[in-house]
Amino acid sequence: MQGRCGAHWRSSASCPAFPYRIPASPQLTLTNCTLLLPPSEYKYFTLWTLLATTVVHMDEVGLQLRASTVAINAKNGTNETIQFERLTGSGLDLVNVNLTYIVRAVPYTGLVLDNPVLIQSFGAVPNVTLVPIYDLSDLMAILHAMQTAPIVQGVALVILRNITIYPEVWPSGGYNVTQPLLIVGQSNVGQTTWIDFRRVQKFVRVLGCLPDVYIYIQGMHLVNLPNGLIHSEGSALAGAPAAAAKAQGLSDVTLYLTNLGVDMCGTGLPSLFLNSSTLIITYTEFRLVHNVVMQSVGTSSKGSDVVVGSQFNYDIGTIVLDNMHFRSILGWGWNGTSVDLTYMCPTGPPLLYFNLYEPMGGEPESKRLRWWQIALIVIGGVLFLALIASLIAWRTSVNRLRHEVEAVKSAHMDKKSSDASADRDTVSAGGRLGSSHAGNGGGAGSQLVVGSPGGPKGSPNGGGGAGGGGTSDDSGAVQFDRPPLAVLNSMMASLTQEMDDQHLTILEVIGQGGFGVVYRGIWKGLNVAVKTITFQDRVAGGEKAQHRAILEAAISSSLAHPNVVSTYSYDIKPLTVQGVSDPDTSDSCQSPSNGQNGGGMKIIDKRPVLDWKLYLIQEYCDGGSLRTAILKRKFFDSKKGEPRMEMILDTCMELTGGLMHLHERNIIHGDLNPNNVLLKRDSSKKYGAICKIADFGLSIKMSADQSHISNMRRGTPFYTCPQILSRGNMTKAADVYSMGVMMWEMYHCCMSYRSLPSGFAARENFPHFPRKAAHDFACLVGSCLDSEPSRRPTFVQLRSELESQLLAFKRGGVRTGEDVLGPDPTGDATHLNGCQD
Ligand SMILES: Nc1ncnc2c1ncn2[C@@H]1O[C@H](COP(=O)(O)OP(=O)(O)OP(=O)(O)O)[C@@H](O)[C@H]1O
Repeated sequence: MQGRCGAHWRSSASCPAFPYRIPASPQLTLTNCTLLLPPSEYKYFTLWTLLATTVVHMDEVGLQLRASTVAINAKNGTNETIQFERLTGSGLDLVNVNLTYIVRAVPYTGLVLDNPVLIQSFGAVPNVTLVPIYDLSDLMAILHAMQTAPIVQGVALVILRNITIYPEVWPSGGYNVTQPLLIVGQSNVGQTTWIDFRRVQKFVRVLGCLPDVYIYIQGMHLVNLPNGLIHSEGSALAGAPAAAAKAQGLSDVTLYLTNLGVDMCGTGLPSLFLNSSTLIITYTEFRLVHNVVMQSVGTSSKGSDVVVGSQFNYDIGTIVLDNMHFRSILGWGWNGTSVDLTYMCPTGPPLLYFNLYEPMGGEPESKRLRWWQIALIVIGGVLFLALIASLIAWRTSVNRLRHEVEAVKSAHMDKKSSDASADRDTVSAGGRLGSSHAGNGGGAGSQLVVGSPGGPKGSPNGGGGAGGGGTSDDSGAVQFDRPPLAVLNSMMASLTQEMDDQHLTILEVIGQGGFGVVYRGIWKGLNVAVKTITFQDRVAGGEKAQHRAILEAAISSSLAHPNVVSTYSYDIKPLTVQGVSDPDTSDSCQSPSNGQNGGGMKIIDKRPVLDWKLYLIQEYCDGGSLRTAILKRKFFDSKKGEPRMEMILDTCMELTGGLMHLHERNIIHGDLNPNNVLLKRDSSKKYGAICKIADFGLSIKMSADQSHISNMRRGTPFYTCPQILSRGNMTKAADVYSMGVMMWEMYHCCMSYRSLPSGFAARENFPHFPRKAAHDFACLVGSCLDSEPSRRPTFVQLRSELESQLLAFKRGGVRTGEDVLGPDPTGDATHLNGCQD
């Protein structure tokens, strides 16, 4: 061991004397020193510190890990250095000491390997035998040894390196465990280590129950969990765990999470404890758990003592959509404290092995739901039938269909940013902007959306009201051909048929995009939007839609953030072919078999063309689009005669949050505009709604080292930055530009462009702000719109700037342009007139 104090190498005895308290009998006291150890000793310290500082929180006396010969108070540790505020050994007191094996600053080669006395003096931790595990062979060796000659007091396996279990070498029946087994990661002293189980059929088998036998896992990432990791012999879950668990009436969630579970034994106590660990599960599982949790705790990130299903109790800490943190979680046969669930592999672990697997090899979901439906029908009885009858009556009511048509019309017009009349900023006198769902008419208040939630678009209870609550904000819009009733009915019927998803009920058409229709429906009890994108092969231009469809499915389903529209599921299917046996091999047409085209097959130039359809099942946003909110002057306080700065800043913060999520994953949205920002009612939000970024049809994913993509001429005019228009270079800064345009529009309550007889043109006052505007906000928008992309802020910078502006606004410390530059000689009226058409 070598000592280094301050910047100088010294012998340990020459360190400054400990100034505060001299321990009773130290033979050696070191303070503010660095001990340079050979790597093997350092590893030993790491192991020892880990165990000594690990809080194994179990009530049973005797199961507590503790150190007997030393007292320790580790400040923190990295892989290279462990810092101790105090470390007392036999005859040794170390205060503010670092231990490291790395020689810094001064090259030093005189390390003597392994000091047996030192190791001995720190070696005693009672009640468990410590075993450092560096690789798979260590792990197999110790489990084998435990099986053949059990170590009475149990074993703590300290996983010092990431371990991958290869099923081909692992015993097919797993290892038998008949005494306590602790598996401890390195999280206390550095990066968390992980075990990649590679879905090995049986990891270990617990033969026994608490308090004699149990498994305790602490500070680990667990990846690719096996199906039935641990099953005690003869347990109900052994053998065919899925069937057995289901027979016990356990919920799906329980079932999935008990992939890592053991039986409850006769004691009713679980035998597997997880502490401060992360389960990296598949996206399918994560969404399922997430949905259940969200149903229980609503949109709030906190809940407590919620009971879901029969055996799944939890107390959730936070949900950030790609991660759920449970303060405590209790599954079938297992108990967790401070457990995270995520489908995102933290840095280091491998990707999920079979990302799309169906957990537990269970029966198809459709079967489970059928069971659920039957149960519901039996329980609901007459009530259920009455509900169905009224639903049918409701669905066929003329009134509702009339509004559906208007919904299509409104969505169509919303989409048509090139529609001249769309730019007339229909102003509601009350300053309370009705979304396309508005039902209360205009009025005072600072809500992003109004009207009763949940009602279908234009439904009788959410119908258009006066004064800004109308269903259309574009009074002079081009007339949309009103689809006859039969067309709407057949569209919905054919979608239901095409999707063949028993969990899905299509309720209505909510909009028409450039590539397909969007429907509202119910999927597994959730309100959803079903977005369809139709594309064709063998036809010019079909690739564009195909590319868009694939990108949209891949990107949107990989994202999970409160400010991004969630995609729950997607499917891609060839559409029903009319009159063609095999489009790949035959050009001949047969007579129609079912008399229904279903929108699938077309004959172009006497050649059959196969239609494909992508179905995205997404969360339903019932508050209209940001564009509608802007045009309905939601962001303007007509009483005060000024923009609602707090609402604008809040909305911008939400948007930047979602966009940060995209950019962190190297995804460029590519078509940010207020049509593609949807609002979802959320009573927990100050303004009654949350913003969600939608429509990833023009998004691109760059590789980690890519800064831009060339030759991309995309996006919506007026939201597309100059470098894309001129050079076709798509970078993250392009999204920032679009964000800047939206910020300008929120402030001005109008679009940044307008229609002239000669065509469309940017407004004269774009991108300027009136002098009365908040100076910092105007400057921030200006920086987003900078013609030089490298001078635009990143979304991280933008968010932090917005945060401080929001704080300043709340404190009343906002400077206007007048404060900084003096009054505007031309007057604000000129400026604001720029928004009056
Ligand atoms: N998740 C959703 N919840 C509620 N409404 C939605 C949802 N997704 C889309 N819509 C609505 O459906 C309509 C069509 O949307 P879509 O994204 O297909 O087309 P678009 O953005 O208008 O056009 P394009 O896709 O050609 O750019 C729009 O009015 C949109 O607001």
